[in-house]
Amino acid sequence: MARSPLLALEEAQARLLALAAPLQIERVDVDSALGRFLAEPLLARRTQPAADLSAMDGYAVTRHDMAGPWRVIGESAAGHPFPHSVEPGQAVRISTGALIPEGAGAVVLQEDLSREDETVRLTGTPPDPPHRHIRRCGMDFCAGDAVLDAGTPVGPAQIALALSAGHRHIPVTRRPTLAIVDSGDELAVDPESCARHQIPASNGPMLDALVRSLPVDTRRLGPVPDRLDTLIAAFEAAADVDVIVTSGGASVGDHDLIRPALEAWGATLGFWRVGIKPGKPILVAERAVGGHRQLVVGLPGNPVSGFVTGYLFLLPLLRKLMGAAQPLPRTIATRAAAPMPATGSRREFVRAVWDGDSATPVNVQDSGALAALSASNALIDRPAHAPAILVGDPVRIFLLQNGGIA
Ligand SMILES: Nc1nc2c(c(=O)[nH]1)N[C@H]1C(S)=C(S)[C@@H](COP(=O)(O)OP(=O)(O)OC[C@H]3O[C@@H](n4cnc5c(N)ncnc54)[C@H](O)[C@@H]3O)O[C@H]1N2
Ligand code: MOO
Repeated sequence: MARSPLLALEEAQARLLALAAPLQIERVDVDSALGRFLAEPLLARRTQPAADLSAMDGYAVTRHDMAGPWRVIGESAAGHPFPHSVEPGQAVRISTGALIPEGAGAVVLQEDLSREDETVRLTGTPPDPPHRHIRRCGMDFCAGDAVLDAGTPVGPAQIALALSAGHRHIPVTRRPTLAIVDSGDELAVDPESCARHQIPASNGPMLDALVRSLPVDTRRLGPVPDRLDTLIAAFEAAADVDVIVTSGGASVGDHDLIRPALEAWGATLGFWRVGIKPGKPILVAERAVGGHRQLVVGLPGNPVSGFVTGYLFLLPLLRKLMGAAQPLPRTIATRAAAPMPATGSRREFVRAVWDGDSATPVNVQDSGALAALSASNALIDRPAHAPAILVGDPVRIFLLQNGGIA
C-alpha cells in the first residue's frame, strides 16, 4: 500500500505546537507556582537590596580612614540598623546583611582586626577597593526592572526572586487537563495476574508518571478494548479536557482503531506518521465543539515508542499550553562511547547511558524493551541517512531527566 512520505520531526513538532495556544492566565500564590510558567513579564516592585548592606561580618568605617585605629561606637546587626552617622576614627560593629551606617564606606573583616575594649586595630589588610564587602543598593535589581520574562518556568530561584521583588501573587497560565486513554485487548490491569496472551498495562501509568514533572491534572481512562464503540465512549468521557493522549492502536493493523475512532467522534486528523525511530505511527488530531478545542496526541503502543513520543511531543505540547517560551527539549553535545551503525530513512533516538563525558548505547534497542529503556538516561539523536560513527565521534543527546529541559 503506497503511503505519503513521513513528516520530519521538526515539522511535526512545529505543526503540533502551532495548534496549541497558551491557556488562560490566573494569578496564584508565589508559594504554589512551582512548575508553572510566567504568563506576563514580572516587574520588580522594590529594589534589592533596598539599601547598601554589609556582605561580611566586621566593622564599618569611613572611606577616609582606612588605617585605624577606630573607636567602636555601636552596632549594626541584620534587622537592627545603627541609627547614627559614622565619622573618621570611629567604627561600627556590623554583621552580614546589616545596613551600612550613614557615613561608612568600607567594611573591615573581623579577621583583619584585633579588638581591645572599645578600640579596634588593623592586623591584616583593609578592603581593596574599600566597598569590596558592601552589597550596593540595587545590586540585584531595581524597582521597575523586568526581573522575569513571560514564558519562564517557575522554579525555586524564580519563587525566591518573585518574593524578593515584592510579589505575593504572580500571573501564570492555568494547569492543563489531560486524559490518558490506553487501549488494547491484550492489556492486563493487574500485573500479578497476566496470562501468556496478555501484557501488563504499563503505558497508562508510564505516561501519567511522565507528565507528573509538569503541573497537569490527569484523568486515566482505560485500558479500553480495541473496539470503535469503547474508544468513542472513552473520548466522550474526556470531552472536557484540554488534551487527550492515547496509547496503542496508532499503526496500520486491523485492530489499530484510534484514527477511525477519532474521526467517528468528530476529530480532524492533523498529521499521522513521523520519520522517527521509535515512534513512527504518532498522530495528532483536534476537535472543536461549542468553542471548546481539544488536541489529541495518539502515541504508539510499543512502550519505548510511547515513552519517546511522549517526551518529544506530549511534554512539549503541555509546556506550550502552559505558556512555556521554550517548550521543546534541548540536546547537548557529547561523544559516542561505542561505534554505531549507519541509520536508515528515519531519525533515530537511541537509548543510551551518558556518564558526563560520553554516551553508550544500551544493548537492546527494540521498541518494546523496557529494561533497556529503564537502564538509559539519554537518547542519542542520530539523523536519518547518517553514516556509521566511531568511538569518540561527536553526537548530540537528549537527557531524559526533567523532560530534557535543563
Ligand atoms: N505492518 C506494519 N506494522 C507495524 C508498523 C507499520 O508501519 N507497518 N509500525 C510498527 C511500529 S513502528 C510501531 S511503533 C507499532 C505501533 O503500533 P500501535 O500503536 O498500533 O500499537 P499496538 O499494536 O497497539 O501495540 C504495540 C505493542 O505495544 C504493546 N502495548 C500496547 N499498549 C500497551 C500498554 N498500555 N502497556 C504495555 N504495552 C502495550 C502491545 O501489546 C504491542 O506489543 O506498530 C508496528 N507495526
Ligand atoms: O516506531 Mo516503532 O516505535 O519503530 O517501534
